[in-house]
Amino acid sequence: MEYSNGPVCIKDLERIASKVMPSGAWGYYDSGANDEQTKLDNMTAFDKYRLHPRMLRDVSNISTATTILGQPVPTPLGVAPCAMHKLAHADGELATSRAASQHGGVMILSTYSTTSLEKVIAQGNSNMQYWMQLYVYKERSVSEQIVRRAERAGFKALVLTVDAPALGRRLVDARNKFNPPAHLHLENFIDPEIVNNPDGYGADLSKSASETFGATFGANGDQSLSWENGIAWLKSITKLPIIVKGILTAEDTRLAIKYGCAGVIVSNHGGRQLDGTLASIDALPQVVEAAGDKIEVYMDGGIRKGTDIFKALALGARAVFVARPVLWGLAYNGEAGAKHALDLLQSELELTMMLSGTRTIGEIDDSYILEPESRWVQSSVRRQQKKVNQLRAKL
Ligand SMILES: Cc1cc2nc3c(=O)[nH]c(=O)nc-3n(C[C@H](O)[C@H](O)[C@H](O)COP(=O)(O)O)c2cc1C
Ligand SMILES: CCCCC(=O)C(=O)O
Repeated sequence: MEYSNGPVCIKDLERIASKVMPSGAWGYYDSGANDEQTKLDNMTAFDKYRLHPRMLRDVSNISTATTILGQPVPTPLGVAPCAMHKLAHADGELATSRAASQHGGVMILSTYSTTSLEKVIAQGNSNMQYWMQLYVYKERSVSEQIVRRAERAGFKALVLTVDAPALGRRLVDARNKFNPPAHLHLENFIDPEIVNNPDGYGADLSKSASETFGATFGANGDQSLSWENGIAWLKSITKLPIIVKGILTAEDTRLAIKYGCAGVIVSNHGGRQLDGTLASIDALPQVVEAAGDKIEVYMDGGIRKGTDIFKALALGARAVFVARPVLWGLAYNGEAGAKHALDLLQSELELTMMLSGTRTIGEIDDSYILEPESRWVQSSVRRQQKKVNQLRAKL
């Protein structure tokens, strides 16, 4: 467990990124949909869950090793798929991939990456699993070719994002009239052999036909997607495990099992899609319960500290993913900055394990957490609220 020099927590990285990034790009990374209730909830919801640590255990050896999809990985902390890392730093996804490789674990690559999937996975090593994130397009052959390329390149799973039949309404982007800079390319679409109209998918963003990036996204996506015509179709064209990203209910978890998915990611897309959903950490328990031991459950959304990771694991997540913290790290200092973000979270997880008397990931269960209903937590939340009110009254 080591803390390197530099910003001392993810919040520091956020502050730095907000200062060094151009306002349009910063707005795009930061924004949630509408009132940003869900974006904010994703973070604050963790506070309701209090830890229930055990003492006097031998914590001289802490291991975060675990397995994901049956493969050993050194950590349950992974990188969530995010579009356009080159908005943060010229080295983009190559830098993120190199940073993640020094950690090991899972990196999910967005279809909307500004570096081709082949180049990104080439930075990996045996400690890494790469998963390819997909959207399904009206022109199914485009999605199918991305699947084929991901298979050939060695991606271990497909992550189908199901919470974005259209892009959420992000007011900051609307006010900024945000469009990515014209010199960026969505490189996964550059190969004209696989796409009839690559620029219509953002291969060359300077030639993007639509007025805004969001409109391009909406125009290509298959809004008629369903479990039957989406998951069953994907299963018919590939043997890679399929993970659905964007699940928030027990009902959809049962359908994911029924349709043969290997896992679900509990996620509300960082609060960027439907505003007003449950925070990811609050939706997690019902999904874990419905999943039983039939499929793996992962989560993303609002993780900013090692204790957040610990709480998600205690509530039954097999792994967690972070998006904005890695982007902020990239904006701060490219590969070293992205690594710094992951280092901070990894070190904080190890410290949390040590201070709570857990030595392995397998030991972390719900006996280490007090649920919000617990009277101990409620009284403590009430006391805090009283303090906040007193402070407010003095202002
Ligand atoms: C700038 C940005 C771009 C994103 N792009 C994608 C994407 O291309 N595909 C996807 O499935 N999710 C995308 N997401 C959602 C993330 O994968 C993830 O669900 C969410 O941001 C996690 O919350 P966090 O940012 O609080 O860690 C994006 C998120 C951000 C912030
Ligand atoms: C427009 C590309 C979609 C990226 C995305 O999923 C997001 O911005 O949240």
